[in-house]
Amino acid sequence: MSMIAAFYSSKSILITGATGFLGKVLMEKLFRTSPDLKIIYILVRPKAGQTLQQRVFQILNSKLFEKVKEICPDVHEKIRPISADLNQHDFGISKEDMEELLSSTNVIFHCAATVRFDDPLRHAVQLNVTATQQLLFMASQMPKLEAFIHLSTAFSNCNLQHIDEVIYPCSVEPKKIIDSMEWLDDAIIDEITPKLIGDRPNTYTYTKALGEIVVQQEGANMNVAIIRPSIVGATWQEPFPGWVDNLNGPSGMIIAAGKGFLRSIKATPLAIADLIPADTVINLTLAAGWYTAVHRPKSTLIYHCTSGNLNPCNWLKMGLHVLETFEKVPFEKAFRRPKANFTTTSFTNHYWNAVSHRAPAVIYDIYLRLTGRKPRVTKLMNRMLRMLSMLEYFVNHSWEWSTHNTEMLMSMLSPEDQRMFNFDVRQLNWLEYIENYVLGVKKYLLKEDMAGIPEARQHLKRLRNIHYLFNVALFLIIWRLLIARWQMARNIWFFISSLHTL
Ligand SMILES: CCCCCCCCCCCCCCCCCCCCCCCC(=O)SCCNC(=O)CCNC(=O)[C@H](O)C(C)(C)COP(=O)(O)OP(=O)(O)OC[C@H]1O[C@@H](n2cnc3c(N)ncnc32)[C@H](O)[C@@H]1OP(=O)(O)O
Ligand SMILES: NC(=O)C1=CN([C@@H]2O[C@H](COP(=O)(O)OP(=O)(O)OC[C@H]3O[C@@H](n4cnc5c(N)ncnc54)[C@H](OP(=O)(O)O)[C@@H]3O)[C@@H](O)[C@H]2O)C=CC1
Repeated sequence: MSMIAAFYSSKSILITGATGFLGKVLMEKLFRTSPDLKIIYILVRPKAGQTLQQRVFQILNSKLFEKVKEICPDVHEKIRPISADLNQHDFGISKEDMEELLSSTNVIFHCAATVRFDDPLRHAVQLNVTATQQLLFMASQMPKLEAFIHLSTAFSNCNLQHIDEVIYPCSVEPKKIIDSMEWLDDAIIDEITPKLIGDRPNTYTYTKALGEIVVQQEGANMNVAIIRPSIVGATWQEPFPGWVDNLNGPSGMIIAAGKGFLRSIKATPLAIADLIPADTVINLTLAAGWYTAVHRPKSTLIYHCTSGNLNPCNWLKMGLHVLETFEKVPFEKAFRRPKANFTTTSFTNHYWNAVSHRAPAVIYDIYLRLTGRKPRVTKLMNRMLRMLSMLEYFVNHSWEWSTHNTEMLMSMLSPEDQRMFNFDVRQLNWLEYIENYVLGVKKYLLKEDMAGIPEARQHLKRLRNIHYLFNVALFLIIWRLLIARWQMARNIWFFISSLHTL
């Protein structure tokens, strides 16, 4: 019998961020492996005109939960959505709900966060730092609490090159930052943001680092652990390979490349692409929850959930295999054929952005205008270039994350748990994983049917012919202009014509 699965049976579990990418994979695994768990409380905000119940209904009716519904038919009754907005004081939770949470919760998984790279500091601090502090305050009032697991990121200290499983200090104490957000106005916050984030690339990584310090300080008397995943990708094995449901990280770029929008990317080809599958992150998170509650380590343990030092893969290998997979499973209605390269200097990057990104978009928009349609491609292209510029930092640096705690945890698991809650990335076959990832993007994100593959291939052939025609036309125009203006070109032309008449 799995010790981890047995631990979660009959437990009351509180999850924040359960409607997010990792939160859903976490709930799914909990229900599938511990169907006897007592209840999962999820803190949810109403969104896009949907009630809480409708949001839960939508999650449970997705493909991800198909297996769960077989194993745990009463899953609807075991999820209790609680109306909560983490941006509000006390999360806006009603008094009755708060009492129930405080008196019953055994384990907390804190997954909610803003993962946007461009969030204003005030908002990122509110969600990634202040809300974490409030949740810990709630946790401190829970008599039955056995473990508090905080989801952070391996990039919270991306200003360092070698990162250990420890918490690094920030130049300003999180409490001071939280306080200052209350009285500083937006203009001043914007002005001091670059100074505060220092050599980190964005407010996300900075506020996740502050969040960790808060966890260490406020959670000192609790059983707390921090998980630091690197770049989370589609699922590797469970509940099935390739599941992904948002555009963050590489997923958006895979779409952009598959649709022929992304043709070049400034990257260091041999830098480590530290991807980690979502199910691996969740297996480690659940194992850490069990270990923290049962073994009660004396200090807050940090677990790096990364692949680079155990099973490295670089961006070149990854990029090439993504492109190879597009040949087997092309995406529908591509703008151009999926073909891309890496640039390594700013000069070549600007050049390819102009030639391969901006120029085709402008030309296509002219064509749309001429045919009486609304131009839209330049706008889309600009948006993609903005996203690309935000991700560039992460594909041009390499980091070394030590994984002693993660390896220690692996060694503490029974053989049954090592199989059921596998987070040993040494077993991951990158080529197979990337292929399933691209396939998953096509199926679950783009919602494209496999039956459309022949038509997608035909479309790519048409694009190839248009490309050839375009090149020939361009060559003829340039040649005609040269002949009109340049004696040497005329001489060459006469020479070629005379060869023909010989
Ligand atoms: C020789 C061979 C060469 C081969 C090369 C080619 C191969 C190509 C594939 C290889 C992949 C390489 C890709 C590298 C990717 C590296 C990723 C590194 C990530 C580091 C992660 C750190 C880990 C973490 O801890 S956090 C999780 C990660 N967080 C994110 O990823 C968030 C990033 N996103 C943002 O911050 C924002 O979305 C932003 C700033 C990029 C854009 O904000 P904006 O306000 O402009 O737009 P949105 O309102 O967010 O969205 C507008 C619109 O766009 C859609 N969208 C959102 N995100 C993406 C995306 N990443 N890609 C594409 N589209 C996106 C969104 O759904 C909206 O669509 P609507 O239709 O308007 O609703
Ligand atoms: N994905 C990745 O590549 C990585 C993620 N991580 C970390 O893992 C955790 C989960 O990430 P991921 O699942 O990808 O993120 P998502 O963006 O997919 O999910 C974020 C979750 O937070 C919730 N949330 C945001 N704001 C509020 C709010 N004001 N009140 C209540 N809930 C809110 C969202 O709810 P709603 O649905 O209502 O928006 C959603 O459920 C984060 O802590 C992140 O830092 C770490 C490394 C990499």
